[in-house]
Amino acid sequence: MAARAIRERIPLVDLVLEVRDARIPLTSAFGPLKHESCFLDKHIIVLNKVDLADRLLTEKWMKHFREKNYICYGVNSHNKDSIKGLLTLVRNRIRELKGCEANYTTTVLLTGITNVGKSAIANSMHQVGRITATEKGKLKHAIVSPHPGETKDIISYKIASHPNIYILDSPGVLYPEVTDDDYGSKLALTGAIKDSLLDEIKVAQYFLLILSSSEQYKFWEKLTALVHGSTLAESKEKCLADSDTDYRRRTQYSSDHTKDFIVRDVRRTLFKTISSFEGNMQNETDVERLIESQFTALHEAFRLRLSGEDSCSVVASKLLNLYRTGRLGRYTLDLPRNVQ
Ligand SMILES: Nc1nc2c(ncn2[C@@H]2O[C@H](COP(=O)(O)OP(=O)(O)OP(=O)(O)O)[C@@H](O)[C@H]2O)c(=O)[nH]1
Repeated sequence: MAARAIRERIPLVDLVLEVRDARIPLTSAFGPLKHESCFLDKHIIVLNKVDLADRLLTEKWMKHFREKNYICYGVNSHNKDSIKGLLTLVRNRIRELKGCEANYTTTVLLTGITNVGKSAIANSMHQVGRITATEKGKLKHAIVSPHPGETKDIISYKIASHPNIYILDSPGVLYPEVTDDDYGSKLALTGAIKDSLLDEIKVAQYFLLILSSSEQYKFWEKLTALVHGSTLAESKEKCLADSDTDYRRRTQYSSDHTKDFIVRDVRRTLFKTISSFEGNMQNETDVERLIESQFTALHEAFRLRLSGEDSCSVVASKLLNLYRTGRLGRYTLDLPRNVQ
């Protein structure tokens, strides 16, 4: 139903903002727009959650889309300046497309797969873009949630006055179109599929595989040095700085209560297990052994008293939560072709 309603809206609106997750710019493509070249003019690809993706790879992806004649913009919907930039782009594009007609009311459709941050963008644009004093206090709020599928209807929000621009937030729809072997794992890890439909242990194992093959864990070496080498004063100072960053991040995610010292222990544990690994990362059995040892060590880092399968599920769920809230580094899971 929602899919049909969205498809029918596309020809009627002035602009379409296709929101994708910057960590998976290909995997999160929105099915109905993939082969729609006739809407190219009014189609803007918005790579959201750039704060969770690798900076350099995001730039490469933007270049890739621009070379294909798409207008592409990277955004962090929690950042006001980033949203202001998106608003300016939308206004300018409307002016380019409509000329003097741009003085009339314009509609912009926000569309995309589940959990890419459409409602968060709608809220931020609505807040940043509302202008007149009389409109203050009349703010609407789209439901933003870490769980996919929360938006159920197409709802409009005013994002500019004189002339009026309305943005239509729409329900996320997944159109399974397998792009590579890891298609499902990438959607699962980034939160586009409901956790209740998944084996969280497998998803966490996938994350550990990505982490172990990346450079990110090397940044956590200093955490080991903190314990062994530095003075107590230095350690305290460093911990306070880390806590501050973590605190700011955590306040964006009200559902997350993981303590800062646990996050530090998790990072330290991951650094230790990967850096002391002597097996071959290309050998499946060796990698399985590494991941198993990481699960055991994380059990302690998370201070769990459970044992057996239950404890593995809890480790998996806590680990995924830390990854998804950006506290275990920035990763781009889809690689542009020239990087593959
Ligand atoms: N780190 C980070 N998180 C974001 C950003 N934008 C959205 N989120 C988070 O992503 C989750 C999903 O956001 P929503 O706005 O509910 O996503 P949606 O696309 O409307 O989801 P559906 O209802 O499934 O269509 C929430 O936990 C948001 O706080 C961002 O730019 N950076």
